[in-house]
Amino acid sequence: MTILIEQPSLESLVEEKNMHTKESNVLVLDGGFMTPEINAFGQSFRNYDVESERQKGVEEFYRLQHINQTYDFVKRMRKEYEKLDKAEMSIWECCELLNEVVDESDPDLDEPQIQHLLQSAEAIRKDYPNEDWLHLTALIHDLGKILLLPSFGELPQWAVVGDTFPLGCAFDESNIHHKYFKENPDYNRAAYNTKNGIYTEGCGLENVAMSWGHDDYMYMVAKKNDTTLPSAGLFIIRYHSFYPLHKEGAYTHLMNEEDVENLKWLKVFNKYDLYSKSKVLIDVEKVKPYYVSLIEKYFPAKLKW
Ligand SMILES: O[C@H]1[C@H](O)[C@@H](O)[C@H](O)[C@@H](O)[C@H]1O
Ligand SMILES: [Fe+2]
Ligand SMILES: [Fe+2]
Repeated sequence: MTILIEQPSLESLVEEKNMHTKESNVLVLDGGFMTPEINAFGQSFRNYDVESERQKGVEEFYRLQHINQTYDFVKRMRKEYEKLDKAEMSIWECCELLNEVVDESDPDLDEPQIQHLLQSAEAIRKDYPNEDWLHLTALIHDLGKILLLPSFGELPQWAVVGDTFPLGCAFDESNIHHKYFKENPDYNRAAYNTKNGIYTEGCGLENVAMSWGHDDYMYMVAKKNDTTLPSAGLFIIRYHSFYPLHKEGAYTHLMNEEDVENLKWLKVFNKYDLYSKSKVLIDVEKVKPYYVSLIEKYFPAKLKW
């Protein structure tokens, strides 16, 4: 599938920047979505360097994540969760479960996760009214965070949330808090610490072992339960936390042609994922019928998790 997306020119971006007004503190980008400049805590988005209590927790999160995510760990997790033997439930039931989940890696959000799902889905729905698969993708992209709950293994935060990165090759400098990788056992393994490591140029991301977490798990669940979502939707779910790639342009040498196509949609999606995080809450009951109809279109009634 070839997807053509209009990329805004540099001029138009500069022009849009000028549309910023002090009073509203928002920028207008794309089909009308207002991109705020500051998050609910009064900071710029994804600012990992500010001095605050919350930020200390986030940094400690990344210390643990960078030390503990190894190639062997990822392989073990994939094997365990491939079994899909933890539960049977519908997508909507899972959305409701997410209400109990707190993400310690996120400097921009402290609302219940179901709000984040609906905020991003509603925002993208406004700008892309005809791409219903994209609305549903947004709704489900973070469902994998149920890995934090007791019935799904109660994994530690570092094995569920946060940005993701490949294992089996060198850790790129653009990973946030990169310094903590020095204590990762893979850091000094000769086979893993070159640019390509165990991979070959252009091998395709599907052949790369990503750090284990909610992205890869939800991808696995969707795929193995025979979703009819297009490949771009599955790609978004699987790589939305891969900021080193979609924001910093690192690791692009591992992509194949299909990845390059799909990355265009991931970049569209990312804006809504990141900047829709706000204190303005969505009325769950009001939007539920629409999303339930999408779930019926793209998923079986019950899924194995
Ligand atoms: O803290 C956030 C959060 O965990 C998101 O769900 C994930 O997708 C991001 O990449 C991460 O940085
Ligand atoms: Fe996520
Ligand atoms: Fe998200």
